Amino acid sequence: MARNTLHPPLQERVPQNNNTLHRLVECVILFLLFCLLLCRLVLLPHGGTVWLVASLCESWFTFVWFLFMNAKWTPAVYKTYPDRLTKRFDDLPAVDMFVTTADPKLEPPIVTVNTVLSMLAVDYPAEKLACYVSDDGCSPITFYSLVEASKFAKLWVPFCKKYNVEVRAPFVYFSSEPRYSSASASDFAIDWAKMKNEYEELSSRIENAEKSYIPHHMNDEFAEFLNTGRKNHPTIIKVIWENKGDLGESIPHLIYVSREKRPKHPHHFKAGAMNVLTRVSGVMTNAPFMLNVDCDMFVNNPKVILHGMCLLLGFEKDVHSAFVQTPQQFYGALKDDPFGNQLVVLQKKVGVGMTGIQGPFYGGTGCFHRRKIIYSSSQDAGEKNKHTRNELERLYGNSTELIDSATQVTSGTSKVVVFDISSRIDAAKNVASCTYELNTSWGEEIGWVYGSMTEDIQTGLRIHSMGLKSKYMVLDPPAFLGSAPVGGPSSLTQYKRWATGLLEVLLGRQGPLVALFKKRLTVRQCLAYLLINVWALRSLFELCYALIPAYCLLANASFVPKVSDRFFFLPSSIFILYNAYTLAEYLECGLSFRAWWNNQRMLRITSTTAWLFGLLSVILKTLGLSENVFEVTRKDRQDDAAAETDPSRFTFDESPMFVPGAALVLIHLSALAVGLGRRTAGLGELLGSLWVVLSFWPFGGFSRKGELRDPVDCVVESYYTRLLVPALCFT
Ligand SMILES: O=c1ccn([C@@H]2O[C@H](COP(=O)(O)OP(=O)(O)O[C@H]3O[C@H](CO)[C@@H](O)[C@H](O)[C@H]3O)[C@@H](O)[C@H]2O)c(=O)[nH]1
Ligand SMILES: [Mn+2]
Repeated sequence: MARNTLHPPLQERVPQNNNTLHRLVECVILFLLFCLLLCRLVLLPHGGTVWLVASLCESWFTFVWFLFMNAKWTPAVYKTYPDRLTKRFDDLPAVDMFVTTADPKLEPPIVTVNTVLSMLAVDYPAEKLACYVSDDGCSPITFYSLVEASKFAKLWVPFCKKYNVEVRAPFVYFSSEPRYSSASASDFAIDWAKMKNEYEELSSRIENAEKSYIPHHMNDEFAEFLNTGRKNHPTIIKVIWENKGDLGESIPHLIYVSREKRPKHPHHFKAGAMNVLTRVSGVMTNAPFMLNVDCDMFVNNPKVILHGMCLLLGFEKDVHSAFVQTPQQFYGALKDDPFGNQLVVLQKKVGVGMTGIQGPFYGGTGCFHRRKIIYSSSQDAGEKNKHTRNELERLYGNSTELIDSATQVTSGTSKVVVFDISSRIDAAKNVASCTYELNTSWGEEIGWVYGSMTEDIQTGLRIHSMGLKSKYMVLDPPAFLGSAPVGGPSSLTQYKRWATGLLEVLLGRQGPLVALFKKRLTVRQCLAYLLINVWALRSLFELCYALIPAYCLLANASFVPKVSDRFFFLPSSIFILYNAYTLAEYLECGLSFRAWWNNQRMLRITSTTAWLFGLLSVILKTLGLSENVFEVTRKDRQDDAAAETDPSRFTFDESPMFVPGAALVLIHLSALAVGLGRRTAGLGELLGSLWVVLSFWPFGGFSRKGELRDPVDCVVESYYTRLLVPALCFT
């Protein structure tokens, strides 16, 4: 890789000038919050307990607001120039691509297959790529599907490259009619129809396999899957396709990995799978870069690796881009984000904002890592590695093949030894065994970090703690697209897992606060981590504050100044400004009023339900009363989701998670009845209570399911049609 410095840069930082107004409004809100707290303090002797509780909650909200301001204060955006890559390097570096799947029921093999196909077909020299699929489900169906997919790939990859197909996940591509380009139109029509037919056959073979019909010729291949339990089986590694470089059309290597699992050995969920993938690929292809995606995150922009390389190779030093993260974006996303899990504004504001500090969080998927950095720990950051064999074994384990490949990577020798990967299967099986990590640094100082349900945040933090930076890569069209959970229960389950994991990170020995003092995490980056690491703790304040207006109405007390009071303007102006500002942010990101409201509402709902249960599960785990398990999100096939009557409706199950929300609605409805019957009830308390009822309305629908309409719909409609329109006509 000869670097030619005479050429123009591969990336460029785009100045962000339109930031002053944002900062100003944010400061005004912060100032008003401080004034409110001061006013609380002065009036505390007259206010009583409610007043005190309200002040505590508001102090916390002020703190969270400050954390947001910090994260968004210095946004940074980078532009990438992939066309300049080839001018600058005569040879592009190799990339190992990882796909993780865990459950063939919740994650149908056809979903994984589409992701794999989209990766095999990216615009990048195929002989530089290898795709490793980790199957924690140890499913012969998944394996069979990949075998079939690799046959299809031999037609699909050349087809994509010949016609420069935009989205190379076949289920997306074939979901719309072909777009003809003038020249070879008739050739294309024939090829297209043929390819569509092939894909349909592939899908039906996979469907049949799911119905437990598997062709006989596979029997030998399946022998290893016999008598295996999902949590009790030896390592299975199969080279499905090896690119020997002698074919006209070349397709990247495809390797199936199901790591050993035994009931007595913790497997550390996805983090464990990622470490196995790292080691297996280390002894097989040992590419300097690794790209990882979840099984549902297909490549949506075929140039993604080229763009990634611009940020990975385009800086003076590696420390500027230890990893490159793309935002998580979703396909078939429900209109206006009814479950508040598309996180568009959060990712845009905080992701771009953090790029101006040390860099975005590692999000677990759609991310490029440097193998060298995954292999290094904060202890040897800076110093050149001169480890003895014993030290190397303590770090990486006792596989000679792995130690050799790791030293090659960490010492930065650019000479990459290319193996005949089939000859490395035994070495790979050794490093994938469940005892391999015993007495090594994997999961602690090296690789993906264990001990949290959000291994992604924990691992990114480990890297930032070494004083390294990460970069955010926002592409148009989006780099990858995945599926967002649909329905009340699964969305809340996902938020619960995140809240649990993030609190585990906060309290753990490798948490952001420890890293601030003992390692090289910067103050502002630490505060940015706190923003999400305190999710579970936010639940207490959110729940308390949501109860206060009801308590006041029932007990004839007050928690905000009366309308006649000169301090009334403080809470009211904060309320108005905050909502106007967040709404403006949504509109600025191209989202609707409705999306803003849905997200505001879901923030109230998740924080008092999912985050609260996240807090409880951390407490239970700390007391040793229960273990946390990674509850995998269901990745529905598109048609299934569409078959439901209205996928955007909030649905319920018997989970206790729904209790706080439903209780809040009932309490507030009673409180409002009492309050309205009493002439002395304060406006602040009444409006506060009404706001809670509006926010938690989906929980009000539980008794008359299907009939109730969202009151906000009614308000919006009637407001526009009955008031605004005539008013406009009149003037
Ligand atoms: O024991 C396990 C459990 C999960 N997974 C895989 O982990 C990925 C993420 O699981 P999913 O259920 O889709 O969780 P999400 O909440 O959608 O995932 C987000 O949050 C996770 C952390 O909570 C990150 O690991 C993910 O990358 C990030 O996309 C999927 O590919 C799974 O197959 C495993 O490989 N082994
Ligand atoms: Mn997911």
